[in-house]
Amino acid sequence: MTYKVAKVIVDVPSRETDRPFDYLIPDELKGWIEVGSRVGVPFGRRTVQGFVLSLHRESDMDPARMKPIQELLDLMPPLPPDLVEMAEWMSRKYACSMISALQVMIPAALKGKAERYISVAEDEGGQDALSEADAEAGNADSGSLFVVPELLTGEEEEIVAYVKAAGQVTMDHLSARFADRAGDLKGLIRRGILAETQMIKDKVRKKTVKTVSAAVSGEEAERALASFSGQARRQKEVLQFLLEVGVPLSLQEVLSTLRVTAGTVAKLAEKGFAVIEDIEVFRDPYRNRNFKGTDPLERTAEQEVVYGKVTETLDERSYGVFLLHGVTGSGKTEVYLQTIERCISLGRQAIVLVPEISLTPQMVERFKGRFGGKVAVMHSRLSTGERYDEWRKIREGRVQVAIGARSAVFAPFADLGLIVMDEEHETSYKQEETPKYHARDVAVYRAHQHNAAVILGSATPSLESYHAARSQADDNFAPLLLEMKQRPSGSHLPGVNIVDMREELRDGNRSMFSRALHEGIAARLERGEQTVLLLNRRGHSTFVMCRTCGYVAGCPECDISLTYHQKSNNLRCHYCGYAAPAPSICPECNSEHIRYFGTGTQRVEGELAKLFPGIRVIRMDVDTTTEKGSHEKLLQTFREKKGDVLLGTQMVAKGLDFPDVTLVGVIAADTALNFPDFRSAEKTFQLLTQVAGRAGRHQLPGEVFIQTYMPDHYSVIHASRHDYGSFVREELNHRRALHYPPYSRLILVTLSHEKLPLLLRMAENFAGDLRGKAQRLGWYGNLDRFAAEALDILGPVASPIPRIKNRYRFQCMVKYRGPLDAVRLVRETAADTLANLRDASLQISIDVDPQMLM
Ligand SMILES: Nc1ncnc2c1ncn2[C@@H]1O[C@H](COP(=O)(O)OP(=O)(O)OP(=O)(O)O)[C@@H](O)[C@H]1O
Ligand SMILES: [Zn+2]
Ligand SMILES: [Zn+2]
Repeated sequence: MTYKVAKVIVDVPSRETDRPFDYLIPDELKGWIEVGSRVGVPFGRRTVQGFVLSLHRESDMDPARMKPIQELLDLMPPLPPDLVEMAEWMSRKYACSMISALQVMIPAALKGKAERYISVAEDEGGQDALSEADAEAGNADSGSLFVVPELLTGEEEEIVAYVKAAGQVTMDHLSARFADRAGDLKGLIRRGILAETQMIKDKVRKKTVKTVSAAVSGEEAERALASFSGQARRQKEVLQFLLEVGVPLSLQEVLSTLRVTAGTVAKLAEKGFAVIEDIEVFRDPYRNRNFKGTDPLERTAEQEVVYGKVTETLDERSYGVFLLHGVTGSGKTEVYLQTIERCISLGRQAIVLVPEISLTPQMVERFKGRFGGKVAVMHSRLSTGERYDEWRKIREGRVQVAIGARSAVFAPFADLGLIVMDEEHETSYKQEETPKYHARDVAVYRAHQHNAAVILGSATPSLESYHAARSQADDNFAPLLLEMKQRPSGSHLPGVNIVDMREELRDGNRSMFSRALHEGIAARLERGEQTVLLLNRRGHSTFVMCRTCGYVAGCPECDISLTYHQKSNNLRCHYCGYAAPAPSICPECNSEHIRYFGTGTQRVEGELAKLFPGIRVIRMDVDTTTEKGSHEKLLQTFREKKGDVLLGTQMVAKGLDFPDVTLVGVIAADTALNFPDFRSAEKTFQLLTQVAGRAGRHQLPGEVFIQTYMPDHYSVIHASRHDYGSFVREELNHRRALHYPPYSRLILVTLSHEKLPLLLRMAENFAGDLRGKAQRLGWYGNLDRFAAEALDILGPVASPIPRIKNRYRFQCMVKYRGPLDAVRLVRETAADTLANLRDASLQISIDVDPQMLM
């Protein structure tokens, strides 16, 4: 079975190129090109990277017009066929291009770019140029023409001689070498005397080390050693050493052990007595760490039930999704470990997804401790090279478990048995950039492809998952609900006190600490126990405001206030990167009363220092955790009890497990409740429940204070009682009444352009067009009428951030219910809008199942 044609998705980001192109498979690559292969193909005048989508015996295209694949970039295709198939599904589901879906599945190291190489043309006389001119003139019989050798100037000859000597040089090198003779260089290429080829070059290569080993043995070696002259004493020493050791050694090691130069070893190799080779090695980010092995714990009764259900699915090789609702500290991670162990023993592989900020060394340690070298870890703090190597271990079948953040869901395992998603409610599982996928949906789809099991674990499951489990409505994704209500340690969930901050104010306490929390901290200091303080502030930012005139420093390009960064003492825009020095007088009114406002973990830190002299505070926020590894270092310091208080934003709420933490305080519980986001109650509940679970997880009993100005809000009350069920009932009622997910689905469409009037018109056109189309399909209607199928379009309205990077933004929200292919309708309408306008500057972004509404 020989395939002659490959359909290739090219790495050219435009709407016109979002379809496969046909290429011929050259004879020498037949048998090597597979579905998922990464190839370099000619595209227009360039060479671009592409992925093979499918193989065919013939094409509808005229073979004469088809170009051949130029090069194959990897021996083993980076994408197995199931991922290629999934890219097509992602493209439909999330309205993204195929290339963006394929690119997100492979490590950044494999995003190759074409490099231009120059060599002397085969026939120096400019044959190519001539025959091309002939072809244009319709003269097919150019071969018989008498070719006049081109005359070269002295300068030109020098360049040609240089290239000839080098064989092949990059264009970059050549233009730097002959920087002052760009004209000559270009002329030579234009006339076809120098030929240009393009090849794809990867950003990062496999890492290798130079090794050296003896190339002779036995009698031969005896003779070789005898043959050395007195001057070659050092070479003889090296050969003797290599013969003794008998295995390849790293060159570096040989040089330092014997104190010889690289030249000595090279001479030995030249004579044929030794070989110097590059041997591939893996960069291992955890190489200097030892992980203590751990054994499975005896399962509790609750764990047994969950374990039984999941392993049954694994043993049967059937598809199954489980929603594991387990209170904090109920032993979910232990269940993950044991089900993974079963999965591996069945010869299959497992993926563990955790939110980026929970991917701490402690987390990794638990998995490495149980599975040792079978684990690959992927997270954003690794270098591009380290990530590439971890990924290769997966692709080459060297490991059986991959643990990582969102994108680890694409780990290219051959026989996937289990996908665990810890903290499944976390919004960071949704990617905010294109492709705007949700790792939960991808996990479920992959499990379906592989007949695998999925465990979605959380103490506070997302309403979408919980509702799906309860109603068993959506047959594609109807998880089985499993619950764990007890902690194996026997410790109880901590008592939670709600502190009404309005009352504190009435009683004359103007501090940010209530009297109760103040006393609590003081008591911990006395007893040598630890405290965790959470400042609930999403999008944590500090802005600059003038107290005299009310001026707020804003970004000149975006309609948003600038964020103050203490370390660099400047103001920065989080959307476009604009930066300016922090002003000391107000640019509007020249007042000196210009101050830094906002959340300030720094302010809390300052106040703590004032109230408790000598207190050791470890502050964890965006400012203190930007450096690589800083997050871990801070936690380690706290773990070693070199800090009394761990103070921070959301980061402190997740997965931390410290035996001496007996007090948790939430400074301002309600800040998120005021956000114009229908999920704000859910997010507040989740955060409070999570952080409350940090206290008293071990022998010492815990205590929690939640300070709030909204003590009667149901999310605060239910969180204080650890009562997920009551919260969900109340929240679902609200959602149903307002037709929000899970009772509808959303598509957020954002249009942007530099010119406001034009944008406004286009946004109106888009919404009108979409409405018309929906009406003709009989979909359009108010969701209030409780029809099984309906689609409503809200807007256009200005986006919550109305301008970013000098582009104005308007949005439409599509709300729908029932099995309508609304994504396709929106995508087609967007394409029509763009095609009609023919203004490349208009951008339309489509976010399916959006998580961030601001
Ligand atoms: N079967 C068991 N017997 C004894 N101890 C157990 C058992 N299972 C778990 N534990 C212990 O209970 C504690 C909590 O377990 P684990 O971290 O797995 O819970 P979790 O639900 O993942 O916690 P969270 O998600 O709240 O961080 C750990 O110290 C763990 O070692
Ligand atoms: Zn002012
Ligand atoms: Zn900006």
